Amino acid sequence: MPEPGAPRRTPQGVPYADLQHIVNADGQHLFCRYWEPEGPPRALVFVAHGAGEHCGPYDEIGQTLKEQSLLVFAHDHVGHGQSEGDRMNIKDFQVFVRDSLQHIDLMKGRHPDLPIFIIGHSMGGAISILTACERPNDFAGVALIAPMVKMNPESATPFKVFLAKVLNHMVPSLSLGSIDSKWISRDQKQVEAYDNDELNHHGGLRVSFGMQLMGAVARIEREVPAITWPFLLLHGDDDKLCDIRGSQMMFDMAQSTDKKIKVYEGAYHVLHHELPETVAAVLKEVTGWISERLAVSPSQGS
Ligand SMILES: O=C1N[C@]2(CO1)C[C@H](C(=O)N1CCC(COc3ccc(F)cc3Cl)CC1)C2
Repeated sequence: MPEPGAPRRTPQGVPYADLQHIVNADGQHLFCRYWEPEGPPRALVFVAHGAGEHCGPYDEIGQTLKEQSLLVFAHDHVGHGQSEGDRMNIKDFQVFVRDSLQHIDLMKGRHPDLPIFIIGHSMGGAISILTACERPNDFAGVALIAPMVKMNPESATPFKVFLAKVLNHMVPSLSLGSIDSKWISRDQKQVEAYDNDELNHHGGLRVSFGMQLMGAVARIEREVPAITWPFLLLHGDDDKLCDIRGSQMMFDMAQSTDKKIKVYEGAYHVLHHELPETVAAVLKEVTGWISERLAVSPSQGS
């Protein structure tokens, strides 16, 4: 614990006073990023990153949407990147949802008349879904990039799930192993960037964190049939980290009248860091989908 009165610093030693940040309900400092357009923004877009990463790798998405006059904002979740908290260890998955709502409410307070979208990837997709479920009428749309809706049956076999439940009572800090980066992308440069990113957590995924993820997946499965808000699902059909059948189940089961799924043939998990042609297609799809919903958004009195 830092000495009383000493400046709070990121896990990398940078004073939060020198960085954009928010302080969550548990008093933890969360590092924030903002991509603000030159002129008046047309909408707010909150980006929720995935497990073990941080919001820096969303710079291309942020810059692209900023050029479309959208105000993009994100933070590193507790226990990730430049935010405080034990690495990838959370008392309850709901903390990620609570902190996201806090940041969203902060930005809505600054721009009360703007529609708001969420973009979530992988575990961040699960956070996005649960965040939108808590405020079903608040979001103009939720774009989900390979969301964690179903665990990959190869990595989370029934035996491994059973074992995780048993181990969680005995050795919750035991590592289940780390994310195999070869499944991040078909683009080797992107895999190397992931492996060399010191803000990513390359340590193992704890049993207790895995249980929180499984709890989130179970919560989502219960919520999906009652979903009515607009969403876009993007998933690679060669994704080995989050099962595409989760996206397909959500598309089939949700009641939303405004829902779309787009499958990227041969693509791996991180579509926004896939082969250049896939990244371009994904960015075009997300920007187009948001713009379509702004053209008819009620806040413009259409
Ligand atoms: O660019 C990116 N994308 C990232 C990394 O960097 C991928 C990562 C991400 O969020 N997930 C991929 C791994 C998955 C593991 O899932 C489990 C593991 C054990 C367990 F017991 C229960 C579950 Cl559910 C969670 C979701 C974000």
